[in-house]
Amino acid sequence: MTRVKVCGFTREVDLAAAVAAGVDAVGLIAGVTVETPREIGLADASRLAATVPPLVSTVLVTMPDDAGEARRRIERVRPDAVQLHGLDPADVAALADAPADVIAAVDPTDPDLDAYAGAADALLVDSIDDAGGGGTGETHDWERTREIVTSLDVPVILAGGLTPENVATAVERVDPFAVDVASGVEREGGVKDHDAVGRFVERATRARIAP
Ligand SMILES: O=C(O)c1ccccc1NCC(=O)[C@H](O)[C@H](O)COP(=O)(O)O
Repeated sequence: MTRVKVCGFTREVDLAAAVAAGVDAVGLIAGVTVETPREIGLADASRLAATVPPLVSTVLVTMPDDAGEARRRIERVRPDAVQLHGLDPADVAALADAPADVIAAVDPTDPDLDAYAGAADALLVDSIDDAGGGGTGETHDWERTREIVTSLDVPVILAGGLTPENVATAVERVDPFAVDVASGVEREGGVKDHDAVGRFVERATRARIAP
């Protein structure tokens, strides 16, 4: 079954609703160099992460300058995984012994995909904007992402422009390890629509993959 990560929580009530809806992972965005209504401080990320029950993974989404800064942020928030935007493959590899799984956020056209796949525990293939951030609400070429899923030996998380309306088709076409959504389940920036989160989880996990 396809796993589901919902990203960009700013409020405990939304986090609890997503857990009740059955998400596998929740993303907390802190320390990014782009403007986004989903950013919170590291202290709030740590506080919110502590409210998440066992068996649901917490993911710190961050844009550090280097591996050292990433490590300090991991130690501060103590997430189960860190999702890195903007670090090169060497810095990602330098975090192999960090006390968190490492997810590298990449654009499907990135020329260094092989190096990222060798350095990270998982790839988040996203519609990355010019500044290196996510949360664009834009889909990308799913055929290309399907090729990445079949050619690389690493779990691939599909992100970018997913919604309750298109997630089943995305899962059927790409067959990713997991799907990820931020803006597609919001009623306003940084505030989740609980019904939309529930529909997203239901449709992502019920989608049929062709044998
Ligand atoms: O969501 C953001 O605003 C964001 C900003 C900077 C770095 C990462 C960000 N999001 C990371 C995610 O994992 C999002 O869920 C992913 O980019 C998909 O976003 P969306 O297209 O809005 O579903």
